Amino acid sequence: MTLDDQQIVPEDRQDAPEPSMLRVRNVSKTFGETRVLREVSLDIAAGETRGLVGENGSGKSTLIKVLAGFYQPDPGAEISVRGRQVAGSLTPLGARDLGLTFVHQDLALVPSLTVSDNMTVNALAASRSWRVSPKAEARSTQKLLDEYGLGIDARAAVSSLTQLERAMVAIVRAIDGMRESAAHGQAGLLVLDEPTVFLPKADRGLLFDLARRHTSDGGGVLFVSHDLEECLEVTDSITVLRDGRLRGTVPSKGTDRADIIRLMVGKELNLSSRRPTPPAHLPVVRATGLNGTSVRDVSLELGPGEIVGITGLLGSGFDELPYLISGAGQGATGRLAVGEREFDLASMRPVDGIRAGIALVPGDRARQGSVASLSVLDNLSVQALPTARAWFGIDWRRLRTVGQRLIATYDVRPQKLDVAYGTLSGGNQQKVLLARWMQTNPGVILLHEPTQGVDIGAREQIFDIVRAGADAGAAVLCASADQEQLSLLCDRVLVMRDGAIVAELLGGDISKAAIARESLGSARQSVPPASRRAATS
Ligand SMILES: Nc1ncnc2c1ncn2[C@@H]1O[C@H](COP(=O)(O)OP(=O)(O)OP(=O)(O)O)[C@@H](O)[C@H]1O
Repeated sequence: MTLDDQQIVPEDRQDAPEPSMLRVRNVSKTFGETRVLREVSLDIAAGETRGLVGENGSGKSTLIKVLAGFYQPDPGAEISVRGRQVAGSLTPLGARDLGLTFVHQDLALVPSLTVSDNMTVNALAASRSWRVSPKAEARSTQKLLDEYGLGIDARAAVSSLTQLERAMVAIVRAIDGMRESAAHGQAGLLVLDEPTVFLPKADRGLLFDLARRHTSDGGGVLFVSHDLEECLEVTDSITVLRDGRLRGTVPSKGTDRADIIRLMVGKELNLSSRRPTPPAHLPVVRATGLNGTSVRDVSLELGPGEIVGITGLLGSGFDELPYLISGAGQGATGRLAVGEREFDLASMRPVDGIRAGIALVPGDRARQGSVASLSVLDNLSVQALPTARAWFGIDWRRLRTVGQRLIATYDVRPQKLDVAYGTLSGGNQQKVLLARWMQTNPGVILLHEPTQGVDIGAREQIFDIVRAGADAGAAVLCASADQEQLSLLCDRVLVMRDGAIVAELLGGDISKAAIARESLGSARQSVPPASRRAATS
């Protein structure tokens, strides 16, 4: 079914019942000379779960930061929560007092503190009392966790929890922060800013159960996501931003992914299908007896032109492999052959990997892949510096010319070399990282969650970049928990459990369902060290 234009409701013309949970009118935001939000107006009703989607850089995070009081909107904006209008400038504390609570991607938990300390830290900061009883706090936190049936120990350190448990703690903390107002029939708006992005899909349902309890208490939820299927599944309606403008709000029921994409991108988007499997050749990478923190005695081979996915549940070790093979794995052991070069992982350094033609694009791009405060040009040029030496020093003119070409080829938005890398949206940061590495024509490309937090159009562009690298002869290893991504991108998918490779899917056998089945499947024998595909070459 396609979306009838009449179903798209421009928010400022919407007849929202007054007072709505959240009422936003005419919110614009300008950074320097760039206007990134333009006259956004929207209403969210009590009891409603609203999705917020848009391409990378469309302004979602900026809107959320305005609501959180981190950014002041341009003059002329009006924001009210349950009929209470923000007087003057909204501040983070003011936002909380109004009933706006946020759970961001990083969850904002302190890993070294206990669950109970994390749960109460905000309340303590706001409290005027000087008396704190850790025991009493732990008891009430435990009661709360038990009420939600989470099975988490309030005295456990957050660092000992799984990613899912941490996300649940962050959401329960947010809901609990609004409890007092909820008791007076004034439950607030819970803003979920992609807190599910690091979680396997199977686990995410539990988080949405928590959010649903909040809406059934009369609260509202605003859910920011790039996962359109999930968004359609868990929301009542979806608001679409494009180029900082609100393009409309559609009911989730009766709308499909293609409708949303059309609103997001402004045109039809041809979604890719898998490319033909490349012919088998001698492997570029041969890893034997790899051991790391979770990985135990893993061996694998990667052929030239081959895109291999590696996946599994959290803790299975799949996400450690790119780092082990790049020489960046701590305490790693095993042997690695890259073309003619051989390495003992115990003594291999990342620089050895770079010299052997290995490119690692890490998952945590904020901390491992880049320097946020440096410019896009600086971040792009790190790998090219050795080749840009001239008799007078670094040839920055040449680097600028190359950089300009790269941001145009990789469609980095905005196409400006001098802006701080940290101000780019998530998907554009990822494109800069890929551009940086691809300019070195690597023989081996190691990727960890290459499209996390990336919109559907940019995802296609990143797939094309990776495919072009493979077509040029590189061996690609893509570690990801995103089963759809693996099924679209990979020629071969290896599935890990308990630190070992337990299954291999090839060509037409690769599907989301098959990957899920193998990831969850009961304990089975490891597949032989060298892959079937490489073994036949
Ligand atoms: N502090 C800032 N200074 C200058 N420009 C900024 C700043 N913050 C954001 N921008 C720009 O505003 C635009 C919107 O960015 P925003 O982060 O809101 O997009 P987004 O929709 O959240 O993207 P993503 O899905 O990638 O997270 C981008 O072009 C970004 O480069």
